[in-house]
Amino acid sequence: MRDEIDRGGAGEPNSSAAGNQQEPTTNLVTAAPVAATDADPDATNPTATAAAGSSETNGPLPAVGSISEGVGRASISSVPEPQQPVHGHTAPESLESPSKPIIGAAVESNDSQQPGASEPIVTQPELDSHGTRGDGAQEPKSEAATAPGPVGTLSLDEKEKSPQPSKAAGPASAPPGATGPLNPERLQFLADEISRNVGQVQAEEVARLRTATAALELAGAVRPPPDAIMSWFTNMSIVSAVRVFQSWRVFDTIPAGKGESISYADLAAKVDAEEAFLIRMSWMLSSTGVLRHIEPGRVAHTPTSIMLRENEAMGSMFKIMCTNVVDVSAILPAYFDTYGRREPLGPAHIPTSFLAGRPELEYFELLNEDPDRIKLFMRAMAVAHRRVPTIGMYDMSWVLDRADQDPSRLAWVDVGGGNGHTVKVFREAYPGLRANQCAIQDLPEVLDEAQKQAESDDALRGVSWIPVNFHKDVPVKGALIYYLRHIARDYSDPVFTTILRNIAAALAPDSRVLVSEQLLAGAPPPVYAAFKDYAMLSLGGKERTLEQFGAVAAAAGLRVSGVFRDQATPHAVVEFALQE
Ligand SMILES: C[S@@+](CC[C@H](N)C(=O)[O-])C[C@H]1O[C@@H](n2cnc3c(N)ncnc32)[C@H](O)[C@@H]1O
Repeated sequence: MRDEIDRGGAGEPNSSAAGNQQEPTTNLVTAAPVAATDADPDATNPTATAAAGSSETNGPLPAVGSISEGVGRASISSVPEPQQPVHGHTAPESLESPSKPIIGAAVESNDSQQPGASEPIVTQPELDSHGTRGDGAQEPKSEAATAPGPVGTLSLDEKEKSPQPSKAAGPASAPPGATGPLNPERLQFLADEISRNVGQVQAEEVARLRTATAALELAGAVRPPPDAIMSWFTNMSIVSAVRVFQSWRVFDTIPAGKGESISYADLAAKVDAEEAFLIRMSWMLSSTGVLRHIEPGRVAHTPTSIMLRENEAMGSMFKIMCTNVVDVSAILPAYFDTYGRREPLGPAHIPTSFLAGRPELEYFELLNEDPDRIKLFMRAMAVAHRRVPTIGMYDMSWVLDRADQDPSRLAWVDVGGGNGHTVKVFREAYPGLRANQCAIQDLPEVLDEAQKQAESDDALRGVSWIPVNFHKDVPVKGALIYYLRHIARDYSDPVFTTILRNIAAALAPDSRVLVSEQLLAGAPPPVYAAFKDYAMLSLGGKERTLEQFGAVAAAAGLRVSGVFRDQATPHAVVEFALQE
């Protein structure tokens, strides 16, 4: 939902910007065809799994004190018709057509558009009892719909009751008790939320998730403090047991077919573990609904555990989080003793590089030193990609119109676009966005791998792959949109300011920068938002409020020209333009 619209100010074509155009410092490389093979099972809410329980477990308890961004729209990333002007965004009448771009020109190629190739690949259709469609495929879910657990979250109900926000939406627009501290009003809200939805839980995925979220938060609120403190370690113990089982390949060894299970004896033999100890280790997971214990002496997958297999996107995300949250937590006190009690500035000398004993490296330099690790990261990104909305916020109509008017101009530059998965989503949602008007910029090491993966992907055939270091330069000038999704949060204010300044130098007067990120709102923010911000600390990054984005933009010579909020999550697209 767009809060603020400011499409003015494009003014005359900026002759100095045009005059500053330079030849790209890198060659544009046109992708060869390939197939998307990211076997990413769509995330199923582990909390919901735990809360829903299993008839064959011994009363699984929900993961204690787990967290959720709130239960909202169930399939944001699958919104089929984003062209609806739901956000009130209109193409600015006053925008000048840019001068003919010499640099930033679209690459000539045959643009074979094959929308419809985006059906998510589901690797275990037999385990589709949690929110999947009848054909076993699962609608991609927003993070709100798939994130685990409760506590301090925005709920769908809040969104439904809220008037459409006209300004920065925050707790002020929410019904009483929908967010904020766990005071009596909030407890009442949670109790009402459970009552409202409990009758529908079997029938409706969203109601089920909402109820589970509210129930867990309520339980957390009434838990006696010592129990609450111990519950933190319950979650840590789940993480610990999963780590061990991942390293023993337990999740890959348990059969994944519908109705299949394995005896502990067979499992122990296959993973070379002592049977009695394996059983004991598994209690931590079957008691919390991660695995399913079956009497007498068998174990089976749940929709949660199946995602923890090697090569699954969620399994990769789990490993990344183990390093960035669990391992980093062990060295944080020493880190702050070394660098001072202040926000890490980065991009180097951040907690993750300190942990690795390579403090002089940036996070992505660290990753890129190890090809396996970068693959792990790219797989994990597929989870992040699906758990937050990509399309459906920004009204693309003016971009498509303008791109159509000048087919030689680059329309879409995805800065830090990784393996092109976001460009793919946009191209499939907006077939008018031509491949030869799209460019994906990323580090050369990342693009090497990305281009290989994209070779047979119709949606990416014909796009440009442009190696860059965005800390130093953004070489393509004068494109319509410079899109940064999940880039800002990786960096501190000074570092992100430099990135934006480099982009600002590339802008034509009517160009826009789109930053697609969570917007922090409320103090304290909802717990999932707070968690994401805390997790970014390990990279020297941070989540930001709209005001903080405005400050960074101003320092980079830009201004916030629009805000487009997702209706169900704190995710938004913040639009920047050159300062007037
Ligand atoms: C968190 S990922 C986001 C990927 C993608 N935009 C998305 O939303 O899924 C950050 C991306 O920035 C890229 N990146 C990191 N440092 C970079 C740099 N100095 N120059 C260009 N790209 C960089 C990474 O390789 C990675 O693909």
